[in-house]
Order: sequence, then C-alpha cells, then structure tokens
Amino acid sequence: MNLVDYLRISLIDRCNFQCQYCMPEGAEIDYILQQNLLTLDELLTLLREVFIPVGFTRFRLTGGEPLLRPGVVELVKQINAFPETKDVAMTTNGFLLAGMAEDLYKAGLRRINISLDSLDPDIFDQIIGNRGRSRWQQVWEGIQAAYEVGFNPLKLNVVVIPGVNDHEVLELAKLTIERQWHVRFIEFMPIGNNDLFADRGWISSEELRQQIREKWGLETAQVRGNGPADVFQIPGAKGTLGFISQMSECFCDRCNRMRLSADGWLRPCLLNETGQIDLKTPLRQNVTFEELREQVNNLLTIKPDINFKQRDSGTTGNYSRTMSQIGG
Ligand SMILES: Nc1nc2c(ncn2[C@@H]2O[C@H](COP(=O)(O)OP(=O)(O)OP(=O)(O)O)[C@@H](O)[C@H]2O)c(=O)[nH]1
Ligand SMILES: C[S@@+](CC[C@H](N)C(=O)[O-])C[C@H]1O[C@@H](n2cnc3c(N)ncnc32)[C@H](O)[C@@H]1O
Ligand code: SF4
Ligand code: SF4
Repeated sequence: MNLVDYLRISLIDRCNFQCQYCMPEGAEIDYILQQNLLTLDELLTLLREVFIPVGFTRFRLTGGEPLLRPGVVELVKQINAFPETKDVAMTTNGFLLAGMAEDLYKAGLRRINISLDSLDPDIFDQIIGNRGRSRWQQVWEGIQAAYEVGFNPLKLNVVVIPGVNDHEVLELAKLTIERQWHVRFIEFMPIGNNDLFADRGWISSEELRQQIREKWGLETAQVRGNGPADVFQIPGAKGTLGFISQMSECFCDRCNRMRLSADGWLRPCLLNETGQIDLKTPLRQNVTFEELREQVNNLLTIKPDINFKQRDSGTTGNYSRTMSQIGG
C-alpha cells in the first residue's frame, strides 16, 4: 500500500478570480459561512493532534485563493515549526503574491505553484473572468517576486482548454529554456464547469509532448515534487515541463494524499466524494483526539479501495463541490 503522508489543506473557498474551468461567473456556489470555517487554531490542533500522529508530514496550502486567508503567513510559520514537518508548499493564483512573497519565504514556505494559463493578458482575463482592469501584469509581478525571493522549485500551472489557450503551449514551454521555472500542463477535469468541459473537452498530455518534441526535443527529468506530474525537459533548458494527466492516465496507484476542506471535511480522493468525514463537528464537540485519529486511520485503510473502485464514476462530472472548494 502506498504511503499517504501528504495533506492538501484548503484554507478558504473564496477566490478573487473566477476561472472558467473552476468557478465560472454565474455559478451558484454555497460559500462556507464564517462560523463554519476551521479557525487557524483548530487547523493547527488537527495537524498536531491528529494528522501528524497518523503519519502526515507534507502539507500544501490551497483554496479558493489561500492568500486571501487572514493569518496565512503565521500559519506557514506554525506548520513549519512542527518538528515532523518535511514540506510546506502552496498553490496560488499569484495575484497577491508580489507583496507577500518575502514574508512567506521568511515564514518557511519554500515551494510554490502559481497558476498562469496564458501569456496573453486578454486571454488570461477571459479565462479568469475579469471584466475590469487587467490582472495579468500583477500576477506576472507576483511570479517574478517569488523567483527573486528564492522560491525553488517555482512551478507554473497551466490548465489546457481546447480552443482557448492550447495554441500557447509552445510559448509557455519556452519559458523553461532560459529560466529555472517548471511549467506544468494540466488536463482539464470535469469538476467546476461541466458545460465548458462538454463543449471543449481536454487535450492529452501526450499530444502536447509531441508538439514540444517536434520543436525542441524532450527528455525525462527530475524535479522535487510530491505530486502526480510526469516531468520532462527540453534538452539544455534550465527548467522542466510537467504533465498532469488525470484524464488520459491513471496515477492512482501512486496516490499519496488526502484533502482537508476549509470547513473541516477530510476527502480521500479528488475525483470522487466517497468516504468523506467531518472532523470539525467532533472537534468542536470535544470528541477525544484518540477517536479522531482512529477515524482518520480507518479512512487511510479504506482509501485504496475508494481510489480504484470509484475512479470511473469520478470522471463523469457529478460533484457537489467545485475545485475551488476542494482545493485542486
Ligand atoms: N486526479 C488528481 N489530480 C491531481 C492530484 N493532485 C493534483 N492534481 C492536479 O494537479 C493540479 C496541480 O496540483 P498542485 O496544487 O500544483 O500540486 P502538486 O502537483 O501535487 O504539487 P507538487 O508537490 O509540487 O508536485 C491540481 O489542481 C489537480 O488538477 C490528485 O491527487 N489527483
Ligand atoms: C483550485 S486552485 C486553488 C489554488 C489557487 N487559487 C490557484 O488557482 O492556483 C488549484 C489548482 O486547481 C486547478 N484547477 C481548477 N479547476 C480545474 C479543472 N477543472 N481541471 C483541472 N485543474 C483545475 C487550477 O488550475 C489550480 O492549478
Ligand atoms: S483555479 Fe484558483 S484562481 Fe481560479 S477560480 Fe479556482 S480557486 Fe480561483
Ligand atoms: S484521482 Fe483520487 S486516488 Fe487518483 S491520484 Fe487523484 S486523489 Fe489520488
């Protein structure tokens, strides 16, 4: 059985973007009420008393947009201070990053993944649902700031949507030649916007690799990560290219993670909703930590069954929670 030691923690279900593929404008989303959000103290208690004792040592902060959560810098510091912590990372849209990168780095964050779906500000704004002042430049500045502060590896996440940004794959891949950045192409998943998915579908990673191979060649590479990306490199490039292929491949046999939502639900698998448990309610009812650990341990035991048995039903697109609520 695979070691499950990586917890993706959604800090907030709200976001300052409304990406077409995640939480499109007009989507009816039931936001978590303030009183139902895990407080940062509750989250730290769960980590210290429950998750770390059952074996979790790697943590990724995500959302919604994690940089919108008040106290996020202090939280990074506290998670980093647990002696058992091996890795604290974050996935962000980068919009607020320029002003926070240095504090996050000083707090102990070392790995950061930033979403950047386009190098064209107009296409970018179209994807993130922006109707006002363009947001691209500020995200770009956030990426530069993170790089200058020293985040390494620094990864850029691109969800490839046919007919929207797939023509930019070579331009995005080219970023890795001169810079030590890691660009990852993610196959579009039917969580968040079924209509767009039905209309556009997804492009397989192999098809993208073929384009890149024809232009520059491509070889396998290594970069530090805990995730499902297959990593390649343009020969001689400073950075790498990752491919996250959840639609065309099944990497569930190497699954090492669970997800904790901002309202305290623990979810064993991204692609289906089986087996989720509520940890916030029993925590607030003072159920013993021992009992909570037992519940999480039970879920760890049945996780492999949930992963494999339920995977197909998970790609049909029936979800009660969007990606912004799950944390990706
Ligand atoms: N199906 C599936 N997709 C995943 C899983 N983990 C990550 N992804 C996809 O990969 C995207 C990017 O993930 P990131 O938040 O950057 O994290 P990661 O790839 O695990 O990070 P690293 O540790 O840096 O490799 C997510 O939004 C999902 O689309 C997973 O366990 N299952
Ligand atoms: C839900 S977001 C949360 C963190 C942050 N707001 C961000 O965008 O990086 C995490 C990741 O999920 C990815 N994502 C969201 N919806 C997706 C979908 N339908 N298919 C594939 N990836 C998706 C995003 O591109 C992002 O890299
Ligand atoms: S992908 Fe990230 S930035 Fe885009 S809407 Fe979802 S949570 Fe927000
Ligand atoms: S689909 Fe589920 S089991 Fe498969 S890798 Fe993702 S989270 Fe793990």
